[in-house]
Amino acid sequence: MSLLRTENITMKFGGVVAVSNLNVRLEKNEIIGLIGPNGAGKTTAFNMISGVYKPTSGKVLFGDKDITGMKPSAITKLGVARTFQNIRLFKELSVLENVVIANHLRLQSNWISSVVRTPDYSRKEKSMYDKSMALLEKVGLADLKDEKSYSLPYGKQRRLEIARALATDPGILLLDEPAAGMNPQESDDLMHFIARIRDEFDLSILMIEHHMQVVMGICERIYVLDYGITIAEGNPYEIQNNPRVIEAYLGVDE
Ligand SMILES: Nc1ncnc2c1ncn2[C@@H]1O[C@H](COP(=O)(O)OP(=O)(O)OP(=O)(O)O)[C@@H](O)[C@H]1O
Repeated sequence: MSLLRTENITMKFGGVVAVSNLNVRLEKNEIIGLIGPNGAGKTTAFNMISGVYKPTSGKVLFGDKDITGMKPSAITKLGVARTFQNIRLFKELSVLENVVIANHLRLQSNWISSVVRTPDYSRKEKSMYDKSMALLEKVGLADLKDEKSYSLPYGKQRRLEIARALATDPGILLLDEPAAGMNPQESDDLMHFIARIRDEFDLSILMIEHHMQVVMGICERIYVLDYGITIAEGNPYEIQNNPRVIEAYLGVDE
């Protein structure tokens, strides 16, 4: 059984069919790419998988569980975390605080214990800080823990965003254009980083990405969307040599 699977998910906005009958599957420890020209429907697909949108039709399955239309927070709790195309950090907070806040999802407590700060709450909070620090060590941001997140270079902000997603203990990571705005060196570093966290955190990853060097470098399988339609699926070699893909996407200057 696939870890995550969509069955003919379709999203219509009025007369616009943003995604039509998309069938994506993600197996354990795979890194899968979702590519296509601007407006092809990639982010809409992510929004349906992560619960931001309820598909007009079709199903999203997490193992054998139907998660179609569940709330984003419930889907995150099941172990599906995502990042966004536009970086969404708490700019004025430190690097460590950004990760601690993401960790709160896993802090089981009621509001009274957090206001009164019961010993149990304080212990959980301390362990959350420790866990966040350990996470920062693993992603190579520990020495920047007290820096305000906005002061980080762009590549490190992206890495922090991924660390925030990892703080929710996901099994599946959805990355929306992680290499956006990066220079070739930063994208190369990111590629190695993604492959490393897949192994270290036992993740399965679905990523939207425009940088072909990144997609072809780390994705085992790739789906190509064009105007909401899946025009190809295959390994990097098959995708690079598919005439429909070349016409729809690779031939277009980004
Ligand atoms: N909330 C919405 N309301 C109406 N139309 C939408 C909405 N969200 C997306 N669309 C439309 O759906 C289509 C797919 O958009 P989407 O953002 O999913 O594409 P994308 O492949 O992620 O593009 P990009 O690479 O530019 O991010 C576009 O025509 C877009 O205008």
